[in-house]
Amino acid sequence: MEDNEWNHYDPLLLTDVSFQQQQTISTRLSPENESFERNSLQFDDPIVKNLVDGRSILGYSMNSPDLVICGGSPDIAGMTYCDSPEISKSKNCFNASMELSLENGINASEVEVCNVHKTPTVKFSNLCQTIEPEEELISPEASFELHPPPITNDESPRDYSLRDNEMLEDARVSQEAELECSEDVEDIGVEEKFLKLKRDFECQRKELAVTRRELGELKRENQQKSSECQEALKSLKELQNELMRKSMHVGSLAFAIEGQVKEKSKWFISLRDLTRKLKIMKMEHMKLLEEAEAYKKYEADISELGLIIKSKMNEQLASHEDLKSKYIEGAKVQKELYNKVLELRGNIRVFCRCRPLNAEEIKGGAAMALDFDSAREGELTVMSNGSPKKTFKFDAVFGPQVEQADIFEDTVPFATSVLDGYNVCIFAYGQTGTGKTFTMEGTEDARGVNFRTLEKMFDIIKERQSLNRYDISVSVLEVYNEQIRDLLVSGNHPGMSGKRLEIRQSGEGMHIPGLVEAHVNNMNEVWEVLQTGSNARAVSSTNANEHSSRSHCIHCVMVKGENLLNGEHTRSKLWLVDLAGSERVAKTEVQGGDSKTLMFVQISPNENDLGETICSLNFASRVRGIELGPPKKQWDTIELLKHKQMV
Ligand SMILES: Nc1ncnc2c1ncn2[C@@H]1O[C@H](COP(=O)(O)OP(=O)(O)OP(=O)(O)O)[C@@H](O)[C@H]1O
Repeated sequence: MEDNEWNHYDPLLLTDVSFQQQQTISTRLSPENESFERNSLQFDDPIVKNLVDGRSILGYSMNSPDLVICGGSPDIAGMTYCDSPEISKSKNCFNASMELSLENGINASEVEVCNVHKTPTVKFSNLCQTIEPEEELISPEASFELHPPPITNDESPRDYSLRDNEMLEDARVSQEAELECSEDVEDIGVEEKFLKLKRDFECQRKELAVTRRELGELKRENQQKSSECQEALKSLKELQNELMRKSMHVGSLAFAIEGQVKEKSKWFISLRDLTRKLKIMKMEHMKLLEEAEAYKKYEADISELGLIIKSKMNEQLASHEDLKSKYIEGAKVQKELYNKVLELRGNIRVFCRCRPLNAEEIKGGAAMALDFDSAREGELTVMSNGSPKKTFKFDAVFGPQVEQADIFEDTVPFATSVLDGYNVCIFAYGQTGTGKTFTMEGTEDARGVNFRTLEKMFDIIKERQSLNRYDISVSVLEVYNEQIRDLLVSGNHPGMSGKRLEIRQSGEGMHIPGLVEAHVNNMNEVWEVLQTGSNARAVSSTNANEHSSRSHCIHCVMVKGENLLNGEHTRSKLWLVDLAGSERVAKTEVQGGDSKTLMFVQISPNENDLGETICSLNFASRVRGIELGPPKKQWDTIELLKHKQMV
């Protein structure tokens, strides 16, 4: 232990009892010790006196929870740190440092004040210093005992001393008396000697009596002092125990203080970090305040700008509403004008189309019986024997070389009319094999009117999607032997018993209850429906050509429209009809209605078919001359009723 470490001992907690002093006390008091000095227990001995005065040093190490008994400190008069057991050890002294374990401590049972058979003992455990010159280690269980002088019930240690002195004195007196007697025998007579001896005896007996009285007094005094010493020793032990308890308490407090100090240092570090963070936050706060000040300056400008924007927005909204109403009105006028144009052109329009000569006809040397020189003006001349026989005028005349796409250009306005809410009927009429199916259905490489009309309708729907919403569904049916067959219902073959479909005329126009309506959203779905109908028509007969020439194929496209601007609802239908061969159709049965109608009159260029061609052209001319009433827009009466109720 270094000198400076001794400074860690609180002087107030130290009690001066060096180990050397303890050892000395033990050595002097132990009755087993051969060098026991029977009368050496003197309470005025400086060592014992220190112990009795409570000056023994009980220290508490800052790096150990145990109590330490150590040498004196400079704070106590007459003591120095040189008395420290550690320092003493370095000087090969018999000093030692002892620690009193807090666990073992000293209890009342271990410190007793007894008679000669019971030795008052203070046990010191965890000894950590040597006490022998040979530097043998003392085990932690070693104990050091404070032995009081052996006493009996009737004698104190002082009594022993007095008695021994008295006996020695008696021997010395008797020896001297013997010497004197031997001399007197020589010089004086026997009688005189006897008298002298008698006087001496008497004298000595008196002295002996006096001495015995004094001895008795001394014994009593000795007993009294001895009991006082015992009391003092007992008090001393109690004080020592109290001191031990206090020291241990102080030790635990020191422990607690040490913990608090550690805790405090942790809190101090945390506080330092928090202070640093607070500083940063304060700086950020200042920065934000500056920014807030800057924003405040802009606030007035922003609010002023907001007012300007708001007024502009109101103006724009008013302008938008005005434009919207104007647009609705304009669209309405446009539709009416468009419809007017169609009306001026005629609600029944007739296009004449002539197929080319087929390979067989060319091979057979068939001659052309038609002249298409004036086709651009819608005129067709029938030739007979090389000279013009009759000229027919139609809305359009298409020669054998005209492509499908060119045909459809003039058909587009009808698709627009359907989406505007008008019923439209496009049908092909003509002799068998003149191209009715080709014109209406077409092929995969050369799509016909059906596909192109629907394709055009979906294009227009896409263009109008921001203003209008449409719902399209398609039905495909066949009229064969005056029976209606739904071509979208599988297994519905002609002649088979099934649900009988009938055409009914209602306020909304022609209507077939129970007909399948396939909802379509795009042209892929349209094509699937068209193919389904076409295939059903083909597989239902053993002779496809004969069957097609005897049956009517009808596609009905149902359109539900909603104007998103004004909430207007419309319902309209597009009829796409591929009629049976004209030679099978009773001419008088053809009826037009209130819809816009486009008729394709299909003819053959073959001179051999001239008779049937002229019949078809005559019929078409009559159809063209029919005046239909003005087409009515097909309002959705149910939706109209709803709106009326809402209003
Ligand atoms: N404009 C045309 N260009 C090329 N080929 C044509 C044209 N018109 C018709 N054809 C061909 O003539 C043949 C007969 O046509 P299609 O079957 O369309 O006649 P149709 O009038 O429908 O007969 P049906 O009354 O028996 O049903 C087909 O092979 C078709 O490809």
